[in-house]
Amino acid sequence: MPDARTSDFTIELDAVSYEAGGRTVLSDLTLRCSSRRIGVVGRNGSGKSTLARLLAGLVKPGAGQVRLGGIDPFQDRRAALATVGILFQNPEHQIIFPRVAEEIAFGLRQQGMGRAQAEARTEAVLASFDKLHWKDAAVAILSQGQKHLVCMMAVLAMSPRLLILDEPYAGLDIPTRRQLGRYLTRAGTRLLHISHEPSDLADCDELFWLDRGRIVARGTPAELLPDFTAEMIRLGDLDDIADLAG
Ligand SMILES: Nc1ncnc2c1ncn2[C@@H]1O[C@H](COP(=O)(O)OP(=O)(O)OP(=O)(O)O)[C@@H](O)[C@H]1O
Repeated sequence: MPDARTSDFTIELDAVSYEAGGRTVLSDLTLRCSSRRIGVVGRNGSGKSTLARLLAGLVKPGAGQVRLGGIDPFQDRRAALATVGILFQNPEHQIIFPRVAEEIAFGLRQQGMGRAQAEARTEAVLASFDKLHWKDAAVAILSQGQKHLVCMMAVLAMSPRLLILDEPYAGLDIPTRRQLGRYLTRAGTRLLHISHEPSDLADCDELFWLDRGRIVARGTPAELLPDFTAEMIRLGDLDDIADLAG
């Protein structure tokens, strides 16, 4: 049976461009995609995080239009809070509050939930992850993997229709990655996973390859990942690290 939170949901980009620091970071991106597990692959600096921030409505496109499930995530912030969540590579960039429960309740309060209801929902989410005992824990003493889990619980508590993963597994060990991956699978949320690591994206239904701010290919992991990997190895064999500064 289709999940009511995720069915009939389309990501639409129409001629989206973005400039920063005097250079074009994303250039004329146009796509429509309704797949449940979408991957965006690209090398360092190709514009992946910028695309994630545009989709999450955290930045405004310089030109063109972004729509998620029919809403403009930058213009309609209230609708965006119910529509899209994002997990960043570094949980320190996400966590604001010193205690776990405060962090989870914050997003719910932002969504307009009353204090008592937000507290009850926070406890329910912690319990569903078997982490009710973390309620008053200080975030600062948690490990990196545990901080990632706090972010994940905080985002999933808000029941977004789309969850964007901006390389959240970088720097985590294999057991922690697998455990967080299992939590996400269990949550059943529609995902857009951004990574430069092909193995992160092998389970996606559909992939987009971003290169220098443009989509250069679209297809299944089986269609794209061998070519992507071969191209990354080819580039790695060239002395083009100066490209990182360009
Ligand atoms: N606000 C900004 N000001 C100046 N340059 C920016 C800004 N935002 C992004 N850029 C530049 O745009 C390019 C793409 O950045 P982005 O972080 O989106 O790439 P990425 O594919 O996520 O890279 P990585 O995999 O290394 O995280 C980079 O060269 C970056 O320096």
